[in-house]
Amino acid sequence: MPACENAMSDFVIETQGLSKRYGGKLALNHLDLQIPRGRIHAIVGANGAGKSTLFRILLGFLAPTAGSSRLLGCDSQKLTTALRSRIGFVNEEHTLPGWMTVKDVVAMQRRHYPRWNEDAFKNILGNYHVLPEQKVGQLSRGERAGLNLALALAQSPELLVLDEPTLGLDVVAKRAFLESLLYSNASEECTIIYCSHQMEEIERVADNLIILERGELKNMSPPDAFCERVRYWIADMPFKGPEQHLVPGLLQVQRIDGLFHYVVIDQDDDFADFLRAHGARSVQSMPVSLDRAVNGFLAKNHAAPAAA
Ligand SMILES: Nc1ncnc2c1ncn2[C@@H]1O[C@H](COP(=O)(O)OP(=O)(O)OP(=O)(O)O)[C@@H](O)[C@H]1O
Repeated sequence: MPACENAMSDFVIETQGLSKRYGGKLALNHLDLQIPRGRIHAIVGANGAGKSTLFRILLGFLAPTAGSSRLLGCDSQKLTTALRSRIGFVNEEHTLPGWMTVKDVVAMQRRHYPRWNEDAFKNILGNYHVLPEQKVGQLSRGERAGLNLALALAQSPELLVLDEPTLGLDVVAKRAFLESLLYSNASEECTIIYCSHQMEEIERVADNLIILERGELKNMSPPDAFCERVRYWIADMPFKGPEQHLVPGLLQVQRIDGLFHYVVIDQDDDFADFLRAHGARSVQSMPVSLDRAVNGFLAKNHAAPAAA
């Protein structure tokens, strides 16, 4: 099959039965993932869920054990330099040559990328007090993050991958980064993949929430729709609550001041009847934040060993 038979694919990322085994460890398990063009897609997962492995395979740096993957319609194992130049990448390390001045880095990038957009660059960098003659190594972490975002967006990428871009930034720098991204209209011009463990960021920026768990796809929906699947229940039960394995959809349970606090997924109002049947004198239910919903979901299997 030609490497780019489907270069105008509706999907920026497409995997079919993608698996990666490292010795006895299965990092990706028959992953079928289709990410449509446009908007901001968050990818979340606990440590070791397989996110880095997925990106290494997608970018052609690692071969899968089984299955296939395509990036911007092209076979990941056959990506050309021209295709890679259509992808922007910002990660937590903000790896730019520290000894170069900002203006020299910008000149280098301007020469390298034929679709360089000076306005996009200035729009983002204008949010930061960065001087052209400053050395990159002298910039603060937040300024370096802003410069990296400006450089990535100025190359007019079709796909922009942001991998924990705000890790290590303080609250002010984080907010500046997110606002630069949101006000840039980047999500109208390219597809953004946002990998982060910070749910408040995802809640703010993401249109689509993709959850990976042990190399498998567990959710693909708007963040609000995922929140609606999860509910918080408080039950006043004078005796021992039901055995945990009997509680339907259980993500988390805690006993605080004699009250049972449950976080459950995919349960309707019948859950109240279940609690009453186990002796609850009163029950109360409330919605949860994205942070609680996702972290409850990811923590559910945390202690169990990974399947090989
Ligand atoms: N080179 C390797 N050799 C052996 N095992 C590996 C290798 N790289 C990754 N793994 C294992 O594969 C699994 C997935 O790792 P991966 O780095 O893809 O996860 P991740 O979701 O990116 O994690 P994190 O959020 O911690 O960066 C982990 O269990 C990890 O230990």
